[in-house]
Amino acid sequence: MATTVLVHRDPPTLAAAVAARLVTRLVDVQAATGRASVVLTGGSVGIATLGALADMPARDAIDWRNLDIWWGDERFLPLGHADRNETQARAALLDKVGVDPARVHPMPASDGPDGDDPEAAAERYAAELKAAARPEDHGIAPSFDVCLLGVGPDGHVASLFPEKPALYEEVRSVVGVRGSPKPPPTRISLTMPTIRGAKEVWFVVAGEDKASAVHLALSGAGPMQIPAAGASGRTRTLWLLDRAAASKLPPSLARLASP
Ligand SMILES: O=C(O)[C@H](O)[C@@H](O)[C@H](O)[C@H](O)COP(=O)(O)O
Repeated sequence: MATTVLVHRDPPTLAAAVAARLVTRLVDVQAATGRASVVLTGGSVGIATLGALADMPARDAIDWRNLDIWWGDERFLPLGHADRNETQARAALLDKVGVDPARVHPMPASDGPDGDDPEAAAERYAAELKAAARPEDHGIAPSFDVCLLGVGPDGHVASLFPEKPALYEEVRSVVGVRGSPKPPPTRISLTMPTIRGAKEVWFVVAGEDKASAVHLALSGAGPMQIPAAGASGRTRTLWLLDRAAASKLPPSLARLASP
């Protein structure tokens, strides 16, 4: 599995570069297989990437009706709540392109059929993932073509936080998370086995406050200390950074992608 680190000048340049790279990847996969799947991430960089994609004429090269859209995690809030990753993704991009509603797979809301039980909601999403898995996948979930992941200052990805139980889950594909250090406290998250089943994992990271976590993740820290260190794609892992997030990396590790 190849790991590549690319550094972009600033957050807007990073978001535009990730969006352009995502168009290329999804178009290539759709040309080869007629379909594609992507896991979206919450957080400012993840949503900025979707916004940049919405603004690109090249977005229409993606066959949106043959794209399965999943989430890496979700804030367990009522449907339509402004803080839900789904709400923000729809506003930034999904409501602006011709997706097939049946292939947009938001994580359950806290006012859905499972009520305010995040574990029941997680089981529902796990069943949806399993139903979508094909024989060539690794069994519990589709092998996503691209899994986007933001990274927190503590190295968390999705809603998998250092030293929290969800990080240690190796059997279930999706878990409920309570007591999240990042608000809101209750969430739903893919687990590491599901993330690692993706063909490609792309970390999209901006800001000085992430520089230590990025450096630790890329210099051998364990996943329990830095959850991002435990996430990788089956064929490729990309670290897509801005200069601030890359500021503690040795020059040998970080190739400047844009001046
Ligand atoms: O629901 C969430 O909050 C995200 O999924 C979370 O994992 C996020 O990606 C990181 O915290 C980075 O967030 P920023 O990009 O805003 O720093």
